[in-house]
Amino acid sequence: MNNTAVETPGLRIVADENIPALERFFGDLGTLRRCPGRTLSREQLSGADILLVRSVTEVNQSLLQGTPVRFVGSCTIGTDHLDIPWLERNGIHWSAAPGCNANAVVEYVFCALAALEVDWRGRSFGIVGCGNVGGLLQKRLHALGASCAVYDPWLPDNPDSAPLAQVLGRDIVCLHAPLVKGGRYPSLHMIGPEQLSHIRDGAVLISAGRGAVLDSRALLQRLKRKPCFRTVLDVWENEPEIDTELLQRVDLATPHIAGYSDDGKLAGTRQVREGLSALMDLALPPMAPETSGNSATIRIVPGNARSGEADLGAGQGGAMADLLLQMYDPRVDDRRLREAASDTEPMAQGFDRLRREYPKRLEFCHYTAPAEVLNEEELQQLAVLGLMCK
Ligand SMILES: NC(=O)c1ccc[n+]([C@@H]2O[C@H](COP(=O)([O-])OP(=O)(O)OC[C@H]3O[C@@H](n4cnc5c(N)ncnc54)[C@H](O)[C@@H]3O)[C@@H](O)[C@H]2O)c1
Ligand SMILES: O=C(O)[C@H](O)[C@H](O)COP(=O)(O)O
Repeated sequence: MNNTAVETPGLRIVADENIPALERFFGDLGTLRRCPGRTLSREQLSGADILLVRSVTEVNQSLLQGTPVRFVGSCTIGTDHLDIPWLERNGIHWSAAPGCNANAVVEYVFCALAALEVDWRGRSFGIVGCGNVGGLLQKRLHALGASCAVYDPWLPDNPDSAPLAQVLGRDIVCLHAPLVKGGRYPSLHMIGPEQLSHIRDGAVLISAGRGAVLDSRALLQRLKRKPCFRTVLDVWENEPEIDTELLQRVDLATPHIAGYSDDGKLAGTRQVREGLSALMDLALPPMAPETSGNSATIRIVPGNARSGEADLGAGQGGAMADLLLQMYDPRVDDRRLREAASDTEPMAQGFDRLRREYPKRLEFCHYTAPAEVLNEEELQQLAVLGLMCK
C-alpha cells in the first residue's frame, strides 16, 4: 500500500455558505470559510485566494480590489453578478457552471404547466433565449411533437428562429434569456409594455431566466388592466425584495428555485472545481458525477399527486400531470412564498430563507412509474421528459 501523503494546494477559500457539498468538492484544497453570500464583504476576503459564490453576490471592483483573491468561481449558470471585464483586466481567473441546472429548469416548466392544469399537447411554444436551458426545452418540445418558435439574436440559424413579436404570440411563452445590460442585444427590460401586448389571450407566460429581463412594472400594469393571460414567475426584479403586489397578481410564484434540483446544484459545485483545476493548473482528480444516467429508484404511481399537500386540490391534468406533480409540485413553493409575503418577516428575508432552506428535489431521472397503467402516448412523452416507466 502506498502511504505517500498527497500535498494539498493550501488554498484559502471563502465560499457562500449556500453552496452544497463544499467540503466534498473543495475540502482537499486548503482551508474553507463559509459566509452568507448576500452580505459578503471585502474584509472577509482579506486573506482569501479563492472566492466561491452563487448568484446573490455581486463580484466587482468594490468587493475584490486590494484582496489577494486570484480565482472566482460561481456555481451557477448565470454570470450577470460577475463583473467579468474587471476580473479579466485584473488577471483574476473566473469560472461558472454553464448548463449545470438547465435540466431542472426545463422540468420546472413542465411542472408549472401541470400545476396550472395546462395541457401542452397541441399548444405552440415560444422560447426567448435558446442556450442550455432554452435549447434543452426546444429539444424536448420537438421530441414531444410540439411547435416551437425561438427568439435568440445570437442564433439566427436556429431552425425555429422567428421575430420576437411572433415568439411572444405563441400559446406558451418561456423566457430563458440571461440578463445582459450592454452590447448588441441587451436583455434588460427587453419584455416591456409593447412586447407584453403581443402575449395573446389565454396564453401562459413563464419567466425563469433573470427577473429584470421582464419589466415588472409593465407586467403589473398589464395584469391590473387586462389579466387575460396567466403568468408564472420564478425570477423577479430586485430579488430578494420582490414586488408583493405583483406576487398577488401572478398565477404561480416561486422564489428563484427553478434550477434548484439537488442534481443541478451539485453539478454547479463540481463544474467550478473543474474550472479551478484547469485555470489554476492544479490537475485535481475529477470527482464522480452526481447521477449515473437513468438511476431511477423512486417508484411513483398515477393518482398519488399532492399526498401530504391535500389542500392543493386534485387537479385535472390526467396521469402525466399527476406524475409530474409527484416529482415536483411548484404550487408548494408558490404557497410558501405567499405565506412568507403575508408573514411579519420582511419580504427579502423570507425570500432568502425559502431559498436557503429549500428541500431536497430530485430530477425526473430518479423516478420510475409502472408502465402497465399508462398508455402508449403517455409512456413515450414521459420517456422524453426523462421518466423511465417499467
Ligand atoms: N430560474 C433559475 O433558477 C435559473 C436557472 C438557470 C439559469 N437561469 C438563468 O437563465 C439564463 C439562461 O440560461 P442558459 O443556461 O440557457 O444560458 P446560456 O448562456 O446557455 O444561454 C443563453 C442564451 O440566451 C441568448 N441571449 C443572449 N442575449 C439575448 C437576448 N437579448 N435575447 C434573447 N436571447 C439572448 C444567448 O445567445 C444564449 O443562446 C441564465 O443566464 C440564468 O440567468 C435561471
Ligand atoms: O444561474 C443559475 O444557475 C440559477 O439562477 C441559480 O439557480 C441561482 O441560484 P443561486 O445562485 O441564487 O442560489
